[in-house]
Amino acid sequence: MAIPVRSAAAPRRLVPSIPPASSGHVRGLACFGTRTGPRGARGLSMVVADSTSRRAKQADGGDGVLGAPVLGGLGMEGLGDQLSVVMKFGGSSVSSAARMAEVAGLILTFPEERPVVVLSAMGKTTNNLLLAGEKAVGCGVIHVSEIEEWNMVKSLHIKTVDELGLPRSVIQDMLDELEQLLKGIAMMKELTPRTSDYLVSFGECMSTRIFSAYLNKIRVKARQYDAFDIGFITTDEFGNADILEATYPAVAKRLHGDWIQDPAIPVVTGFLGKGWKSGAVTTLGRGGSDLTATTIGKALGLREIQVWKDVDGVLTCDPNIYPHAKTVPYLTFEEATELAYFGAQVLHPQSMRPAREGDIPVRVKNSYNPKAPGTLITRQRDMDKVVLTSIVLKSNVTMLDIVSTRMLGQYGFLARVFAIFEDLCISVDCVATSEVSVSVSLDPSKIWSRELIQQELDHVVEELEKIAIVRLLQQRAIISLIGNVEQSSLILEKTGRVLRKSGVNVQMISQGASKVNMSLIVHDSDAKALVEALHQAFFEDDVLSQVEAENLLVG
Ligand SMILES: Nc1ncnc2c1ncn2[C@@H]1O[C@H](COP(=O)(O)OP(=O)(O)O)[C@@H](O)[C@H]1O
Ligand SMILES: N[C@@H](CC(=O)OP(=O)(O)O)C(=O)O
Repeated sequence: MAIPVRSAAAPRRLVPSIPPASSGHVRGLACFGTRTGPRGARGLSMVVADSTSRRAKQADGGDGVLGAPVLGGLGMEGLGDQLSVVMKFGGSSVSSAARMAEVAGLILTFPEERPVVVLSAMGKTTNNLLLAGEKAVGCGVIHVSEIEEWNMVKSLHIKTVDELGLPRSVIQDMLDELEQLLKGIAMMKELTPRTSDYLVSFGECMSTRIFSAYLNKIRVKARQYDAFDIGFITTDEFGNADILEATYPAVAKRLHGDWIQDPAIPVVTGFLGKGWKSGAVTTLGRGGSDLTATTIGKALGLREIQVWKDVDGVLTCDPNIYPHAKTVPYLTFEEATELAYFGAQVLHPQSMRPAREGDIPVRVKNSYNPKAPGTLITRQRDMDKVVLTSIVLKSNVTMLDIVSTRMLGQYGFLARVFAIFEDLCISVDCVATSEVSVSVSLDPSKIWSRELIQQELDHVVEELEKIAIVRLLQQRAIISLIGNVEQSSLILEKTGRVLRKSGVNVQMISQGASKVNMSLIVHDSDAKALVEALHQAFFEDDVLSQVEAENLLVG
């Protein structure tokens, strides 16, 4: 059954209404937060076929464009115009044929825009590919075809092309290659980070091929690109690669050059890059398509970067934790970065960097509810009435209390402690220090959301015990309060009241160096209820009137 595209609504232009800017000065507190660099991927690489050039000429008959030249829809008028926005759609936005058709319809509601489209893998494809890979390691070659997650990936993609009325050839070669790869993993009984990245890359490679083919089918001229073929150059840190500077001119040259020569909507794989030393496919960390979008935005100097999700924007907390979360209409890049770093799944932690450097507004929108205004993220915003912006909860955190055995002075002690974390590539979230002790929380969001494994913990404790007495505290949670530190007294006072009322014992408090966040570490079992109580106090009671009352008093 072919799904008809929704009829295009009247054209709307997405003009950001940026509130007047004000400088947000911040004051320091006693404690501070920091992080070490991201943890390096480990393990030996399994050699697999070089993937970086293998896919370019499929799905569209060779030159990247399916079907006849466009006759209608986007691309009819003014094709010579410059590319204007990035529109990134996450996995939840393109989880089925119906959703792909909806998204195509949504793009058509902005006929005045010249978008670069960035797509994630369909639905839960990345997770399913990872699980399939893990199962392949232990199941034996002859059982690969029975792996449930692999069958889910295969049937979802076949069903999607069928329902969109596309030929199966759009993805058939990729599905064949994927099965071969899983068999290779089964044969080797090994899934290295490098192979794992290669494996998951098929998700984005397939979703973009399908979407681009569908746009062409409905006569909207589109061209598919694999990010690793158009200049996304990264570090070789598989699973968590970082974009290198060379990416910007390379991507700009390729996308802009093709657009000038033969305009067609670029449909680019999110999440993927090419390691500068290895030449292999890399991934940018979970949720990395947001970073692909902002990188393209900066590379091409576009007017706006839109990230389309399944929520009405960035919310005052994770709606899965507390359903009464509200949309935050405006954020600064700094606030958004902090929120993402402290675990709000809605944005990739690195994604604000290119947008901030290029000073390009980022708009977070809901593809299921396009009329909702969403969240606009810019360099500055009016902070006058802002107390708290958002509450972020990170569960299952491990904490270490490290007390010096006084073999070293304070300076040497801290240096040694952090050298041990660096040597073991352990990422630290929050830190609180006194002269002879330091408490740290360790980052639980490891590669592919794997928890910090016991063996690694034992190792770090063993090393630290050479210079200190160490107490390991598990099942802790970090509650980060992202807000206006101009209002830190009010935040502290209100938080204190909530804590007293709820009887929750806080084990550590840490203030971020950027001073837009404060983190509380509590026991996991207390965390959810505390988030709810804090949300009620900050977002459901009349906090603003308190700010105004206090300003009046001060005035
Ligand atoms: N503060 C928050 N605001 C909005 N969404 C949040 C927040 N914290 C966590 N989330 C979760 O993030 C999800 C959206 O992010 P993500 O799954 O990465 O979207 P996509 O895959 O569409 O890019 C939401 O469905 C929500 O469950
Ligand atoms: N597909 C990748 C990359 C990504 O950005 O996904 P999403 O936009 O659905 O969070 C992941 O699941 O991590």
